[in-house]
Amino acid sequence: MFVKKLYSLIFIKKGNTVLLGYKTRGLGVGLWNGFGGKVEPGETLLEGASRELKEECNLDAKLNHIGCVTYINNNKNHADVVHIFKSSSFFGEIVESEEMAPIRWFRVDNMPYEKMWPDTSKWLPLIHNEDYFDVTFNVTNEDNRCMRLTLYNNYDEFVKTVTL
Ligand SMILES: Nc1[nH]c(=O)nc2c1ncn2[C@H]1C[C@H](O)[C@@H](COP(=O)(O)OP(=O)(O)OP(=O)(O)O)O1
Repeated sequence: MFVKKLYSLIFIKKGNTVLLGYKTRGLGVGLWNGFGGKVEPGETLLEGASRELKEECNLDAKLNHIGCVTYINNNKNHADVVHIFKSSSFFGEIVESEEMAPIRWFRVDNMPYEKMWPDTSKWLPLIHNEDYFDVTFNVTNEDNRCMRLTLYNNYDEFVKTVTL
């Protein structure tokens, strides 16, 4: 059986900066990333994303679902599916959490790609466009090969495809 594990990943934008946290534990420990985590049973993607954002940096935000990054591992019959959200409309005070500290604004032209997941630089720039994106990596042989990148200019088409 092929198992899919769903995650959310949220990027908060302000002017020409993006908010990132330094992951202190678990998957991606020691790397900078947006906020997010596993979507829990009974939660929608948006509910999961909003919950993780609040838990990890204390912000509430109007989130836009703009991308989907899939990591396929054929050896394990497994795929991690990471749904990407962005927002420029957020509320509250940023508070570091046990899982994300420190939290910092990074300039768009100075993202810490060398201290992020190796695949991130291939798709993160797309969050600054108006298109929606669907990227698939084959991680079966640990080489993170990008198999496919599809851009959509229509939200309904994008969301239908990535939530199948
Ligand atoms: N290759 C990759 N590139 C990337 O940029 N982000 C990735 C990634 N693989 C996973 N992620 C993201 C998805 C998600 O936001 C985060 C991992 O989430 P976690 O495992 O920390 O989930 P939880 O916060 O639910 O964990 P716990 O609370 O520790 O159970 O890392």
